[in-house]
Amino acid sequence: MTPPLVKLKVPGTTKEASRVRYELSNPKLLIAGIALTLAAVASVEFLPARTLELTAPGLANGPYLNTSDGNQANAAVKWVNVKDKHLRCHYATAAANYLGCGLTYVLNGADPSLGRDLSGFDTMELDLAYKGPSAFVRVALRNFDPRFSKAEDNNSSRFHSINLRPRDIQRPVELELSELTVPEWWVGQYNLAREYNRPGFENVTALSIDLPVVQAGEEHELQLRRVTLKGHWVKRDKVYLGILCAWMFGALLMVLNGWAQLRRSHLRQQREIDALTARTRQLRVEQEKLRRLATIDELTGVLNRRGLEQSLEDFEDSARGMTLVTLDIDHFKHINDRHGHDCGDEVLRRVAAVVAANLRASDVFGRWGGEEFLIAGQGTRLREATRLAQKLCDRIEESEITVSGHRIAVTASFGVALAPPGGSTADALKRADEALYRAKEAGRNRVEMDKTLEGTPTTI
Ligand SMILES: Nc1nc2c(ncn2[C@@H]2O[C@H](COP(=O)(O)OP(=O)(O)OP(=O)(O)O)[C@@H](O)[C@H]2O)c(=O)[nH]1
Repeated sequence: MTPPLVKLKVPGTTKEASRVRYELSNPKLLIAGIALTLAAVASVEFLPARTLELTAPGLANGPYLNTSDGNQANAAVKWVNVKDKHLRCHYATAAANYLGCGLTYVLNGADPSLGRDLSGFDTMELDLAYKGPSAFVRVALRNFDPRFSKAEDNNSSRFHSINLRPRDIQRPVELELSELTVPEWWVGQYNLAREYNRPGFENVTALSIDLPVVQAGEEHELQLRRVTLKGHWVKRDKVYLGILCAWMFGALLMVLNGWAQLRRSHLRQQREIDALTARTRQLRVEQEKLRRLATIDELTGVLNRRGLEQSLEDFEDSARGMTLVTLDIDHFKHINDRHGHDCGDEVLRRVAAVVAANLRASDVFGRWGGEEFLIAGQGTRLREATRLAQKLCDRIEESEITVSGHRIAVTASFGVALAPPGGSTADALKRADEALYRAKEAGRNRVEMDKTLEGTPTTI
């Protein structure tokens, strides 16, 4: 039975393979990614800024006056208007070695070590007013760092400051928080490891606006109208890092997905190739079977007429010519009639087996039709051909063919002819047949040569 045809796909042209290629180079995905990236970058600009009014009630305690004489009742530093955060500073005498004045907001509550995290802000907008001879107004933030700051020592909270000239603050000014630096006097005072002296605003406990160096007799007026911190809800660098991570993650996903699809496609194609290979193998086996069926006689297992004709064609091409021996079982009809057709078949098989067993490997042997067989040998050695025919004649006669318990006497007649190189095989076959006919005529169970060879010594 012919096996069912399997549906075969040609590797490399399957839909899967083209889909993998499409997804790996899908421009829509790329365009969507770029659009999302641009949207994310733009959103950083358009997101509402984060602001913090540092002196807002409830957020900070104060303002408190800064004075060098430790006595706020002496009126050297006093409020012009506390609500407006407006102070006046006038030391009549040098009340201390160092004179300064200003105001402070305290950002921690009951716990002095707990300040406010201002690290998310980028800028500080200051609206100050100053009148007086001071060369600068100092803006400072203190940051409590538990690694070295002590609650009992306010000064141990790291100091960050910037000195602003009076003309710089004539109108509201916006500072980068990074402009505030840790001054040398603070670094020198605490003598800490270098990494502790870096600016940091994670835990800010106080804001002060002051005039750090004033002289006795001078008149100063300082007002803090507003101090606002500004920043972004999402830090720009974090957005960019997020975008980069998203792209890398997306690329990784695409690569993994593409790899998985390629692998699936590869496995599918491998299965298709395996099926194709198995099918090809199966077809070869079937082809061989068909070839055998086409050239082999089913009953005897030797070549059939078609197989013989093909072999004779090969011999015809040979420059050596060939010998032809025809063989016909004697009185085969009688065997059939007497013992039955099946018995006749068995006799055909046995005779074929006897002949095949006595041939050279180079000889070609087959059933020409009915009870007639043909043997072809390369070369035109007449002596060998007649000796072979005689030997086969004897072997068949000697063979004890017993079928279903009946011993059947079987003999055969032989005709021998030569087909010289370049000669006609059909003619040689005809002459072999004529010789066979004469063997039958002469009483059967014998070998006759082609008449044209009469007189030719069988020793050649
Ligand atoms: N059992 C069997 N018989 C076959 C087969 N092919 C041909 N025959 C029979 O072989 C017989 C050949 O008979 P004939 O041509 O008269 O020849 P014969 O009886 O051998 O007589 P001679 O050749 O003159 O000796 C016929 O009866 C065919 O039916 C076959 O494949 N099997």
